[in-house]
Amino acid sequence: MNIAVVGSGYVGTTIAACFADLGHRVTAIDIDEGIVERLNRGEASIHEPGLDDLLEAHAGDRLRATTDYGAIRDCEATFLALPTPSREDGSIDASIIEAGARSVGEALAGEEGDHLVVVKSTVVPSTTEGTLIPAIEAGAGEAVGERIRVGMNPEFLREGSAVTDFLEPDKVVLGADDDWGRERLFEVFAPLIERAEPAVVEATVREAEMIKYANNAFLATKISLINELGNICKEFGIDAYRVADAIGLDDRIGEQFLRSGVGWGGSCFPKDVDALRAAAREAGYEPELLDATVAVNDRQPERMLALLAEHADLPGARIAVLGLAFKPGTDDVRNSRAIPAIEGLTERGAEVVAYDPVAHETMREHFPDIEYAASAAAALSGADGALVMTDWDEFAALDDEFEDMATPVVIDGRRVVEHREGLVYEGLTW
Ligand SMILES: NC(=O)c1ccc[n+]([C@@H]2O[C@H](COP(=O)([O-])OP(=O)(O)OC[C@H]3O[C@@H](n4cnc5c(N)ncnc54)[C@H](O)[C@@H]3O)[C@@H](O)[C@H]2O)c1
Ligand SMILES: O=c1ccn([C@@H]2O[C@H](COP(=O)(O)OP(=O)(O)O[C@H]3O[C@H](CO)[C@@H](O)[C@H](O)[C@H]3O)[C@@H](O)[C@H]2O)c(=O)[nH]1
Repeated sequence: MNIAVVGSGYVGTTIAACFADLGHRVTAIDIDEGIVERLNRGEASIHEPGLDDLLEAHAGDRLRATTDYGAIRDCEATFLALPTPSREDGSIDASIIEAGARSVGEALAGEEGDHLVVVKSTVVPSTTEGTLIPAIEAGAGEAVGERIRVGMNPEFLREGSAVTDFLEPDKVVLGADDDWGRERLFEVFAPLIERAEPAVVEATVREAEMIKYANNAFLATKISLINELGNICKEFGIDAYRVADAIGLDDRIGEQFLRSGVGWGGSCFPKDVDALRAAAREAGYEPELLDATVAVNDRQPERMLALLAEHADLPGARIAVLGLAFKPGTDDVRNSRAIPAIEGLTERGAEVVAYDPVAHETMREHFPDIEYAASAAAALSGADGALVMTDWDEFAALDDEFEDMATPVVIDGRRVVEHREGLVYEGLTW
């Protein structure tokens, strides 16, 4: 099939490259000329394992990029993979995807062939119906439902494993409100369904929108729950990881996403939980459990600082912050738990020396004035204490480096450092 993908960020680039790999002819559309030029040279603007190989294989052949929405006219389906950020109050800001939907409509105006527009972005229930369909209609000058149809296909990929998550998914959710739309979505996903045999969920558009939020809200709440249980374990001198291993054996609970510690960050969980809470409130429902999910998450960095303060006099102390990315394998620091931790340290008058294998440049935008060390060893050298914020493998290999600390105190927010002789070691939940 000929498919257009609008937006060439994390999701758009990944799905465009993967659709090409599945045998479709793909046109990637972005307003950023630099991104488009790089894609046409076979280079990604994001770092994801496996993506470069796919681009090298397909760019200039089955995958082309352009800034021209007119390319949609040669396609049978268009995926909208545009940002849906949070407003100040946490609610979803749909203005970018609304503008994109209108541009798609304009590109299809006056055409004769039929076309499926698929919402790939994460949007709160009823956004497709209430905002995006009217935007397409305004652009196209005709009603959706005859020649132009709309579907919703939420994305569950994770940063750092985006390509394999997309090509080997647990499930594919195909949201459509009519048979024609559903059939065309099946056509797009047929090669993937054949190759990876995921569960296929047929849903309405609204259900599909909600499934994405339910998925993320459930996972974020699962982590907050294990963090709350972990905080209680700590009070009783119990190792929360041993408890998590035991409860994870119950199939109804499952072993994944039970790593307790300093909590969840990133570009999705915080934004999506906030958007769902705001949408629920607007609809007249008080989402108390989701409020608590966020409150527990917000408290964890503070708990680390309180533990550190039990062992170090923070004003004037030199504190190493190991790990800045919101999780290992990425330089993304959006909503990283390291941000409130660094803020808390500087508020208390501590001097921060930070280290991350890849995220210095991205964190410099938040904290231009703190010191960035060239290695974990350099950060630890002379430090009065250390906070471990990201579970990078290289932190597990640290050993003699702790001996160069002025005071060997480590507060581990990710259970990555091994407790050893001579080290004052505190795990957040163990
Ligand atoms: N990042 C993830 O891991 C992930 C996973 C699942 C779902 N999502 C959802 O997918 C959506 C996209 O997220 P993302 O992380 O890929 O965003 P992103 O910010 O990485 O990329 C968005 C791209 O859209 C382009 N763009 C902006 N306005 C445009 C316009 N009018 N026309 C064409 N291009 C335009 C930007 O230049 C950018 O390249 C969001 O709703 C997000 O919540 C993200
Ligand atoms: O047991 C765990 C698992 C994760 N985390 C933290 O949770 C956050 C999110 O991690 P992860 O889910 O691996 O990363 P994302 O790339 O943000 O992916 C999430 O958000 C995406 C965007 O919506 C979804 O598509 C994915 O399915 C969903 O996992 C990170 O800060 C992790 O450190 C924990 O604290 N404990």
